[in-house]
Amino acid sequence: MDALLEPLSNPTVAITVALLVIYSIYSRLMATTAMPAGVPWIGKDSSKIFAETRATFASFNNVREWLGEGYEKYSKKGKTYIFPDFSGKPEVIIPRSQVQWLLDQPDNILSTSECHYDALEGDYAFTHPHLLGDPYHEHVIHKYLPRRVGQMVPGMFEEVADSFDETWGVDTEKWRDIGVFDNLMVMIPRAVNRMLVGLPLCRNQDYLTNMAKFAMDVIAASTVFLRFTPQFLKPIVGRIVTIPNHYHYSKTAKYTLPLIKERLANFKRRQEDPNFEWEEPNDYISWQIALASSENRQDELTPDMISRRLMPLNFAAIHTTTLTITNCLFDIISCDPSLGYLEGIREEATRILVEDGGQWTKAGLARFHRTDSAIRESMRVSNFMTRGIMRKVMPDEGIENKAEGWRAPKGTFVGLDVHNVQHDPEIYPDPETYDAFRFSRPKEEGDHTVNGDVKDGAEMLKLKNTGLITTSDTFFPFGHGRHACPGRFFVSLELKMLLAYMVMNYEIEPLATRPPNKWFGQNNLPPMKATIRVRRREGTTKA
Ligand code: HEM
Repeated sequence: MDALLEPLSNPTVAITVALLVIYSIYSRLMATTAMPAGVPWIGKDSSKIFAETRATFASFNNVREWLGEGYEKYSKKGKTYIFPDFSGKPEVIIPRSQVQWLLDQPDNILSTSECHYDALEGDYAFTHPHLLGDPYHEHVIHKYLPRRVGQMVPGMFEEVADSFDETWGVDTEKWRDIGVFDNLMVMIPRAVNRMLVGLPLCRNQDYLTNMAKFAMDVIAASTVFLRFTPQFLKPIVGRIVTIPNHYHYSKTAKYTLPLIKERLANFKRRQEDPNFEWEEPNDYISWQIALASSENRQDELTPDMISRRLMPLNFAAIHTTTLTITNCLFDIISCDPSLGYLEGIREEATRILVEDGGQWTKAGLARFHRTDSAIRESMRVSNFMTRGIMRKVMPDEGIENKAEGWRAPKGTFVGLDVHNVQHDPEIYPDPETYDAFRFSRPKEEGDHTVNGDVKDGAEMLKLKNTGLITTSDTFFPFGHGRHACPGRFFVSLELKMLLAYMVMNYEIEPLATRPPNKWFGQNNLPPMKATIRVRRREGTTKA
């Protein structure tokens, strides 16, 4: 620390740093952002000096209250308002009635990727601006993951089962304390990387640890360091604060580069020699090579670029999934045991596995209605992202919303308060209660046959639309529209197996009260340090 501060003993350096700090504070205080004229703000008292800056800072601790106020005052009445986000970039919050208008806009008018680029400091945080500037990895995932995920089920199950056996144990006598979030941060990256890089790398702890550290580096760079750095200083500060990002990337590249080089060589050899016998692994690396080759994207066929693409994918996949399933576990085990949620999931899993001869398959998992509902309901009630379907306005002239008569300038962020939509009693009766089988109950009541032989097609479609992977204008944890998360097809299978394996193989001590979530800035985070007590069920271990 002393070494870091030593340069400040030089008066020239000290004065320069002091001037920069003063300038940063001054520019922050005087900040005003071009916003649609005539659209009301929440939390801003225009009669006060530095009104926008005060609202921006105050928003950090008032997100829940202000979103609630905005929802009642404006969103519910079909009106747009402006939310002064702590990032210093106020957001235009549209009502639910304008969601279709937003989704109908092409990407060159309202852009998802530009929004991610700004919010995640794409110039610096991912080691190369090209990664988020041209998100080819998203294109690959959209094209391949939904079609290929079914074949991955046995591999995913292997990762889930092994992770449980290793970390929750196989001792049927002793109870064990499990720190839920930390434990899931071990299980989830392993399953995700089975899909991205396959065996054996998905089990390499050094690789996984550096991947997780990289994700934390991105969060630190984008939400702390660069968020408050004036634009003109970013080229310097951006390079300095992302040194850990480059370091952790290089630690992962030590493993991924040789693997990718070998894979590229095998693809080439197969192309040149039709007799070359080689079973192409079904993972992201193969998908990118296959797609980039067919689209002649030579820039996406270098080992370096493929290896770097794994970073934003791990970033998109690991924390989102871990936060989701952490919430879900606490939601389920904090419910009154007499509601029978754990038993209900256990009965469903056991029954379907027997029907399917003990095989875990995509078709079988599609019949796990209760498990599916338990996860979806948790994503509804304990959503960690409070705003969603955020887009950036691209045209120089801004974008006009004719229905409401406002124009948002270029660069504005436009999105929806998903938290209050998902907690609206007119949409979800008793919205604050975690009702695990909220979505499966109607399916089971309307369909008494085990194999789903339902007569009324329209009714069935309505019921199907309440499955975990279905986004809608009342369920946004995976976004909605053409940029809805393509990873959800993987997540739904992975998390259903995880929950099912857990309840089939472990006893879990119920919690009398749900350890509370914490609103931190714009996120609603699950308890990170809370623990549960578990014990292996009798008769579930191999002799
Ligand atoms: C529970 C876990 C996850 C949640 C809650 C989640 C949520 C989201 C959300 C909200 C979006 C933005 C949609 C929008 O802007 O409208 C998104 C985009 C995306 N997610 Fe996920 N995600 C999860 C897991 C994953 C996984 C496992 C992957 C796999 C690699 C993944 C890959 C992506 C990609 C590539 C995009 C960008 C799609 C696009 O812009 O076209 N996600 N995700």
